Amino acid sequence: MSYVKALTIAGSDSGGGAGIQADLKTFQELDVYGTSAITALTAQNTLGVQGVYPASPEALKAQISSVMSDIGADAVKTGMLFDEERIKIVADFASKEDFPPLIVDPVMIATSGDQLLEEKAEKALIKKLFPHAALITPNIPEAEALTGKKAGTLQTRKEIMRDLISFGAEAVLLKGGHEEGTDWITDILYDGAAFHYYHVPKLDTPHTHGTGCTYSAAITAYMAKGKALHDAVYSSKAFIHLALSEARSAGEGAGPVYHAAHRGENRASVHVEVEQE
Ligand SMILES: Nc1ncnc2c1ncn2[C@@H]1O[C@H](COP(=O)(O)OP(=O)(O)OP(=O)(O)O)[C@@H](O)[C@H]1O
Ligand SMILES: Cc1ncc(COP(=O)(O)O)c(N)n1
Repeated sequence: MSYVKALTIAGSDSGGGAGIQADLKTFQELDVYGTSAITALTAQNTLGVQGVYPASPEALKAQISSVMSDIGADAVKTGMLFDEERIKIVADFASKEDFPPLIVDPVMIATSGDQLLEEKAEKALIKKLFPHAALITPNIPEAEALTGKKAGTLQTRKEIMRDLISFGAEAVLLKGGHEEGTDWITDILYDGAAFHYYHVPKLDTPHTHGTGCTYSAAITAYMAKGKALHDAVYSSKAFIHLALSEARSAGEGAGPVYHAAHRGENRASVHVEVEQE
């Protein structure tokens, strides 16, 4: 018998709430064997990012080679990629025919406001990596930066998602966590054929560190286990909502989500609607 396996290619968060650490915790919680390739070390805590120390291109290549040539992966995710050179390295691996399904979380700016991807690398993300992705998972500011459009209304959100798909990814999940002035939060999944809406009540918590990383890691884990994209997103939405609803403080700033929340009795309820294109 062998493990179900997932690889994360991302930055390390010394504070343990986001990046590689959030991804590996999530994989473990969902009973998936996690491996990692570190793109950059960050000196980070709940208050912000105090330093970024990129891994050398050789070190990044070697980590991915070591994992893929022996252990392999049933699904792969990317998080903080830092710059164009590192994006190209990942894209070279992802372009191989037998590369597993790839989930790209286009991490650009941390909750704390710190820059995790050089601005000039956004084009490389679009051109080199998106064409290999089974799913990309931008939040609203990232989707706006990538398309140059404002996501003010539902119509403009749909337009943005169509634009993002046209860059070559099979599907896009637009996360609504940054929505202001609403009691409900809606994430929208678009696969070129239909829009799937996932509605949840907005949680009033300052402890949102690592939500995006944990969510995309959960999707990766469920896809590694063989779930279809829509099921993987639905299960992951329930996982992140519960983890966020039980998030606690760990330091002076935005605390991390509680990855183990699903072990308890509580369950999240997610309301789903589907609209054909
Ligand atoms: N206050 C909230 N209440 C309910 N769900 C939330 C809240 N904030 C974020 N989420 C959910 O958390 C997930 C991550 O969304 P978000 O838009 O915050 O992504 P992100 O900005 O990439 O995350 P991060 O904060 O890690 O950078 C989404 O499913 C989103 O709907
Ligand atoms: C290494 C790393 N990767 C990703 C994030 C984004 O997570 P968040 O927006 O929750 O800070 C982060 N802060 N650090």
